[in-house]
Amino acid sequence: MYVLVNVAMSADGKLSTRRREQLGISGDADFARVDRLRAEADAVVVGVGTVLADDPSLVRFDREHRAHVGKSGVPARVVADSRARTPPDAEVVTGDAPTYVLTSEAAPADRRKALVEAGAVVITAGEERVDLPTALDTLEAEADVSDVMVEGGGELVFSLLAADLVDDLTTFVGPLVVGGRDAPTPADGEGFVEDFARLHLDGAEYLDGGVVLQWTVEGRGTTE
Ligand SMILES: NC(=O)C1=CN([C@@H]2O[C@H](COP(=O)(O)OP(=O)(O)OC[C@H]3O[C@@H](n4cnc5c(N)ncnc54)[C@H](O)[C@@H]3O)[C@@H](O)[C@H]2O)C=CC1
Ligand SMILES: Nc1nc(O)c(N)c(N[C@@H]2O[C@H](COP(=O)(O)O)[C@@H](O)[C@H]2O)n1
Repeated sequence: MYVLVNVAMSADGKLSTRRREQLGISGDADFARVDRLRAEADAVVVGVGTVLADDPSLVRFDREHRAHVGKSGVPARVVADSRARTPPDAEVVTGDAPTYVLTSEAAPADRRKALVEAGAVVITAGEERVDLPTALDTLEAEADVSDVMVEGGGELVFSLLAADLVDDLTTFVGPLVVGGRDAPTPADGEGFVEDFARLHLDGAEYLDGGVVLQWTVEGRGTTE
């Protein structure tokens, strides 16, 4: 499974406000770039924290670019949601694109059932939390999803980095300061104290008054 993470953050490294309200950090050119990334992916992935905060539909993508890269159909939507908290009427469940909800054994059966009735495919992996390596393997084997673009949020991205599952990371750094010690950042979770995820900078580009940084994730290690 190829995993690309793309996030937009403020100049001080925040994904949204301390109230976890969605924030327009990208401008038109960066959203167009995101639409091209979505077009190249088999699926767009978010955590349920993002679903509950933003209620995204994840259906927009650059159709012309998708044809250009030789992909057919539409990108699927995937939600990492250990306890099946995704509301069955969430935008990410409705609409024409397929939706996969990755849950754990801890997800109540009635909530899983409600999601299936709403049209989602539920994949269960892990006991208390979604076991991401297993869930992604199942997605690849059962849904033919082998190339995903993860849009956040910080809890999910940290877990993916901790499990060494991320191949590439793209960050748009926008021209604003959000502040707040509790505002989400691109990698929240518990944080590393050693074996940090190591990156290699492949490119940088001015866009929308900010900058896009393209990183390859080299993996976790304790180089000085
Ligand atoms: N600026 C940007 O590019 C983006 C900003 N955001 C912002 O991020 C915030 C939401 O981010 P978070 O609260 O961090 O939530 P999140 O979107 O990372 O979801 C976290 C949830 O995912 C579920 N999950 C299942 N398995 C997991 C695992 N193995 N590891 C981690 N999580 C797992 C858990 O239920 C957990 O509570 C919102 O404020 C949203 O607006 C979200 C996406 C992009
Ligand atoms: N790339 C980017 N720039 C921003 O400024 C953002 N706030 C986000 N947020 C992400 O985009 C999702 C919205 O998806 P839809 O447009 O509803 O399909 C949102 O949920 C975040 O994942 N991204």
